[in-house]
Amino acid sequence: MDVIVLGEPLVEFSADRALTEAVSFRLSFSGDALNASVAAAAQEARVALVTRVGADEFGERLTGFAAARGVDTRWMTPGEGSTGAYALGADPSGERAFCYMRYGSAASRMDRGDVDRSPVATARVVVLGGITAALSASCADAVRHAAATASGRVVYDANFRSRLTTPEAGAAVLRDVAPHAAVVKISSPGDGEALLGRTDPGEIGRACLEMGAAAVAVTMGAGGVLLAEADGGTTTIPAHPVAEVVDQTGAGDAFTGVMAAWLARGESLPDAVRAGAAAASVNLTGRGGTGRVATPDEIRKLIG
Ligand SMILES: O=C(O)C(=O)C[C@H](O)[C@H](O)CO
Repeated sequence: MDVIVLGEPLVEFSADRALTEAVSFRLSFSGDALNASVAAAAQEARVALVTRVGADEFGERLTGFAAARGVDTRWMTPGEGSTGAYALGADPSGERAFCYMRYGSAASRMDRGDVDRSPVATARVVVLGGITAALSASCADAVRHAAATASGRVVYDANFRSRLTTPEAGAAVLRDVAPHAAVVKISSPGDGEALLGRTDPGEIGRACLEMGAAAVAVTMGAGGVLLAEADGGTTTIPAHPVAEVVDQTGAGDAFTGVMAAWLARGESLPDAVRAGAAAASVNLTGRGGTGRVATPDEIRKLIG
């Protein structure tokens, strides 16, 4: 397996109005782990999503969607609890808003056994994230266990979500996983401010390197990505201008998935980051987490 992603796929109900007013929703499929898996599979990587879904219709639909997008679903296990879902709405300011329906979900019941039953020990790259660790104590343990099992091959997406966890708990997972990470992806100012109390991208990068990460990709939205490597220098990789941003949901996950796919096939880290940044810019032109997924050709054209 090239890439294993551990985390929770979500049924997505999106509206183009505020969630306090919306009456009709479009059904789709998202969640950070599914978004990253689908983005990586579109790059022709062999990708598996390790998760649990409910033994219900939405669990079947999520599994079918992942399979149709080329994701290996052998470790998407139906289990107790319902399939996770979330509603995505637009605030009057144009900002997106999330409302989660995932507490006690099937995926939140994952534990280190799910890691041991899957090819985490042998996959080229293992994608883990702060959202997965925030789902429950057993998920946090599974993330730490997966990081130790795949030490040196981990892509860790910090992805702080205040509705799921506290800055202290998120920072504790980051500290434990960073020494195992080939690269930590962390946003500035969002994740950096919440987890490290820092907004300066250079300081955020240095703080993660001091924790033991081999490299850090600090994503800065339209400002591009600051890539800091423990045994190298610091480079800024520009973002690709997007004429009209439809929705930013899943752009960071597309970045993570494509970066992981490129690393798994032996590309250099700066090239993998360039490809990830290109995938994120394509994702911004579609609604929801998986509304617009970059093809290999699109990425090649964007990065020249
Ligand atoms: O916020 C989450 O936990 C989600 O997975 C929902 C979205 O798909 C995700 O945030 C997009 O990055």
